[in-house]
Amino acid sequence: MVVLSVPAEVTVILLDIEGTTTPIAFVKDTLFPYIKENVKEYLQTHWEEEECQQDVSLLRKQAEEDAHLDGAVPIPAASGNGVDDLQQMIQAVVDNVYWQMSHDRKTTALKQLQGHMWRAAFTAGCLKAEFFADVVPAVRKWREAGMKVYIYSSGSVEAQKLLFGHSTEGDILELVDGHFDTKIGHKVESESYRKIADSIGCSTNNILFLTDVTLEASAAEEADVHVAVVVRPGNAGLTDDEKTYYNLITSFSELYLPSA
Ligand SMILES: CSCCC(=O)C(=O)COP(=O)(O)O
Ligand SMILES: [Mg+2]
Repeated sequence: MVVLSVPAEVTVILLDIEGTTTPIAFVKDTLFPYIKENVKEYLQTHWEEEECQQDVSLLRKQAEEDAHLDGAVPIPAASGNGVDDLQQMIQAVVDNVYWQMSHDRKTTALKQLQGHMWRAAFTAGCLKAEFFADVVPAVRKWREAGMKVYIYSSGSVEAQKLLFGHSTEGDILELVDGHFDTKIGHKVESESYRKIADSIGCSTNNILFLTDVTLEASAAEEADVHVAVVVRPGNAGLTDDEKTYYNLITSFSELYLPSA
């Protein structure tokens, strides 16, 4: 087995979710189809609620920023002209969500609505999040060795907590010391990793970030964060240069902590 030694200065392990702790297939074949199948009905049922209106406002603002993009779907402001107007607006939101999802956009607006929609499904027991078999035993071991474990995913913090709180391994939320999402910044921007270190109260070089996406690894590394790229079944392939340049692991059990 390949073993990757964790540098002694590392006290925090920062984990991506999709493609790192959790199969991409679970996100693409279970979580995302749930949104597509239910978004229209969800909007019709919850439209009058404050939370839903906030989600729509955020999506409208995002649609304005996206107006220059090919195929972008605008969301008109409410004119208050009755049922037809409402149905047109709901359809515009649905079309916008479909368009964003077709490009796998990681906007805060889309991720916030998705998190709110998954809440009902997870709490009713209709959805259970999948984790790779090595994840929970390794995280327990790291914590026993004194490491802090944080999550940084494009999925909203609320969605992250749903996944960890309702998993096939049971409620494993207690294994996580804290959560970050795109509200702190995008995962491909190095400033996000500096802000995460500030928020945790450590230096960036005290953090080891595990992700499947090399653009994220590169941004983290630019901020002086240690990185390893996680290679899992179903993940996007890496170029030969990426395979040579990055530390690669195929299982969390390949990380060796001198203190453990
Ligand atoms: C944690 S919520 C479900 C996954 C999701 O919506 C997503 O965008 C995951 O992105 P990641 O940054 O974890 O690769
Ligand atoms: Mg990922």
